Amino acid sequence: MDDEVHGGGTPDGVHQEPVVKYRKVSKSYGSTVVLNEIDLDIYPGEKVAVIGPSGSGKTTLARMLMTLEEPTAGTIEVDGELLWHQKVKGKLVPANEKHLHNVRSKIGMVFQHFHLFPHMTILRNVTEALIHVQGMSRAEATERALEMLEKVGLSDKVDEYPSRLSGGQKQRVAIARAVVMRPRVMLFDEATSALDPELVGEVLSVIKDLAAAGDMAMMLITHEMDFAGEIADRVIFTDAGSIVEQGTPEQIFERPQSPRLQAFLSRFRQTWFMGGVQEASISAEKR
Ligand SMILES: Nc1ncnc2c1ncn2[C@@H]1O[C@H](COP(=O)(O)OP(=O)(O)OP(=O)(O)O)[C@@H](O)[C@H]1O
Repeated sequence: MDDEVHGGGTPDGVHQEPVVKYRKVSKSYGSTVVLNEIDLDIYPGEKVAVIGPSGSGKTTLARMLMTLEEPTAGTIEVDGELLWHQKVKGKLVPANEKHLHNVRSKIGMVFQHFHLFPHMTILRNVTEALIHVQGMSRAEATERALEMLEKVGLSDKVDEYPSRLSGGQKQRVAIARAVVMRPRVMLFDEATSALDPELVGEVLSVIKDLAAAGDMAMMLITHEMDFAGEIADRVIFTDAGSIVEQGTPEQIFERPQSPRLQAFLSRFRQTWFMGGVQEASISAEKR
């Protein structure tokens, strides 16, 4: 982080241990440095939105927490446990599968594409991991899954197969499937980017409800600035592999400090405004 950073820290001022801790985390592909010595803490219940230009490293930051990419350097901890490493006789060694599996169970993930099991009903999509990963009885898993599917507004779809659902409904199943496991932290990686515009709202609204209800920490990679502003306790702006600035939504969107964030927001507002003008002229043409 550079000296432009402001904000961050424990949200309510009470001392708590972070549920997610990145320490000097770097990622390179060959000679290309994608992330550079990232330090980041996410506290229990905290909602952190990550924004930044395309290619700034947002997804890579999330994929390392999702255990899909290994950091080139640095450590990540979830709930006090190292993610990519484990300690053996006081020494840091690469984590074995069993250790990774244990830590992974603390992390829920929702991707741009839904990755549902096509041959299973919606209900079974949500119960499978409860039964086979958490060892729950089918009856108990079904009860918990039905409760969760009701929360995301899909009680009437439990016996359908994914192919019969809209993109927005599929994404709500994916959210239910992850949240039902009661993870310590939920990661949303551009959860609405693959959806038709008219379906984005229903998914964002489900995420907002979960955020308002839960003590679950959330990390949300998003291009939806309004959504980030509404949902996040803290917004992080990344650029060229670094956290350039972070703060409350008000600090980030209304009083951005660094020229890079100011330029990013002004580019974003221009595109948004142009989109609005185009939409207005299209509907005027239709009239
Ligand atoms: N497997 C890979 N091999 C080489 N380079 C990669 C790989 N994955 C990502 N990169 C590069 O890392 C950089 C950061 O990518 P990343 O997807 O994290 O950015 P992002 O901020 O999430 O972008 P977007 O908003 O477009 O999704 C990009 O320049 C990308 O080309």
